[in-house]
Amino acid sequence: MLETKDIQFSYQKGRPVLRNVNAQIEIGKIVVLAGENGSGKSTFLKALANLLQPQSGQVWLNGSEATRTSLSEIAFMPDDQLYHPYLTGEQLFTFLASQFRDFERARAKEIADYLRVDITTTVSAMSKGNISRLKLAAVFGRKASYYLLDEPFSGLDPLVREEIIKSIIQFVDLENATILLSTHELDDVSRVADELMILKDGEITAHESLENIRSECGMEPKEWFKSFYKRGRTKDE
Ligand SMILES: Nc1ncnc2c1ncn2[C@@H]1O[C@H](COP(=O)(O)OP(=O)(O)OP(=O)(O)O)[C@@H](O)[C@H]1O
Repeated sequence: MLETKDIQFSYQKGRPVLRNVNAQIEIGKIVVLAGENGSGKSTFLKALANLLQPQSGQVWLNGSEATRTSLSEIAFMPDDQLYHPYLTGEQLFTFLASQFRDFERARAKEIADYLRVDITTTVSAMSKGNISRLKLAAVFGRKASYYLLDEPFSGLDPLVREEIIKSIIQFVDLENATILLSTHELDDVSRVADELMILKDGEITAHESLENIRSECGMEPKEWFKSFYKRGRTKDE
């Protein structure tokens, strides 16, 4: 289980982005993190991946406070383009193999091949969509317990999103791993996801299984997500 306990985080001179984030993410799930632009999804994922240090609160992994070593079980895919543009996909995989013990080049190559990315090309010569595919091959090249993906489908043609999600899942041992991904494309992921988590006003306002959203709330995930914003607006008025 990956947990956050009362996490608070502000960027320098900014107002708090994460005010009091309590989240519990179980192993063996596909969890979607949703929230309006600027609600703090990237910030939250970075806090989970130990890429930024909350001012207070902690990240817990498997029942104890996370350490640098335990956090190596987490593979993070950022939404921005962090790769050196003049590396080829193959060179990128070699670099990642030198950085992460759990990175398997053969696995990354297989995923890239499956996603039809030519890894002999430099990143600078790739289309946005191919860079997104390469990033997926890079993150799933690791054998991690938690994959945190920040807007993994940006740059991908809506027509191929669902196909890509489905093909990626085949490479993950979902008995022993979890995918937590942020997206605005709730329709694309709602057919494969298990749970939906909403980040609003610096807190996890709701976290529910898609099964319950559909059966107990009688709503489609997108509709359920929107209902939290309507409620907020009514309250503020
Ligand atoms: N490096 C930074 N320095 C200062 N403020 C930042 C920084 N990164 C993000 N912010 C601010 O923190 C808030 C949350 O940003 P964040 O990127 O986490 O939101 P998000 O939900 O991922 O947004 P989006 O859906 O637009 O990608 C925003 O107000 C943003 O302007």
